Amino acid sequence: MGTADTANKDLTFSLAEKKPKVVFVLGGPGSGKGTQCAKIVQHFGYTHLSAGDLLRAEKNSGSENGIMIQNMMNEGKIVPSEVTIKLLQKAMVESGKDKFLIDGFPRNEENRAAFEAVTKIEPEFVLFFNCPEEELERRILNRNQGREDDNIETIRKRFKVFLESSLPVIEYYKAKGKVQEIDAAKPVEEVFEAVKVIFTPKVEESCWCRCVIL
Ligand SMILES: Nc1ncnc2c1ncn2[C@@H]1O[C@H](COP(=O)(O)OP(=O)(O)OP(=O)(O)O)[C@@H](O)[C@H]1O
Ligand SMILES: Nc1ccn([C@@H]2O[C@H](COP(=O)(O)O)[C@@H](O)[C@H]2O)c(=O)n1
Ligand SMILES: [Mg+2]
Repeated sequence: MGTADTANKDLTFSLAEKKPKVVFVLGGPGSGKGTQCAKIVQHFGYTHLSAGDLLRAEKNSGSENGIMIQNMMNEGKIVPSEVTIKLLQKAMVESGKDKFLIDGFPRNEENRAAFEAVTKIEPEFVLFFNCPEEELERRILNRNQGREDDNIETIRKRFKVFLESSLPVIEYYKAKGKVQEIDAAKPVEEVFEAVKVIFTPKVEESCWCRCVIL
């Protein structure tokens, strides 16, 4: 067996041992996934892993997959799962943490099925930031973070991929009762109010009743 295979097995084994909690954070490009994840990290102690950020870092590291990742991103296409899952596994293990927001993943059925098969991790739930396309386009064109894919031609391609490949994944999790949908067209703080409700631990009903009676 090659050393790369052994390293992947080690990653998978380390993760399986930890049984981490995972929340998938999905939504169209520019829906505010990164913005809201930063706030969730501050308030609820999760570790944020953005699949897009990990792929950008891998591309910039001069790795053998760099050119392929760059080409896929410029076309708004989804990088093969094998590459993205390895980056996610490595980041999870190296963080030493056990509660993760995985932002922008799974982006298609291949991502979803491969992650489940390799890691055996089932998400606690899926946070879906729903926002109309005109607003998404406005936000991305104003983002100014120097992202090469934030140009109108690539943005349109990313929207198409979202509708054709990513929405079916959200539907898959909806059918399993795992989707927490949020109106992401509102201002940042209003969106976060809705997010907080989802992450704030619920007080057991029986406990609440006892407290009221006492
Ligand atoms: N609720 C909001 N109202 C207005 N602007 C917002 C809101 N949330 C985020 N933004 C802004 O919109 C832009 C996109 O937000 P962000 O980068 O968080 O989106 P994203 O979902 O991570 O996008 P991508 O999928 O392209 O990485 C940023 O400039 C951000 O400041
Ligand atoms: N699971 C994923 C996530 C992202 N990509 C590629 O990265 C681009 C940017 O992603 P953001 O979440 O930062 O917007 C995206 O358009 C894809 O090209 C991917 O391949 N797989
Ligand atoms: Mg983002």
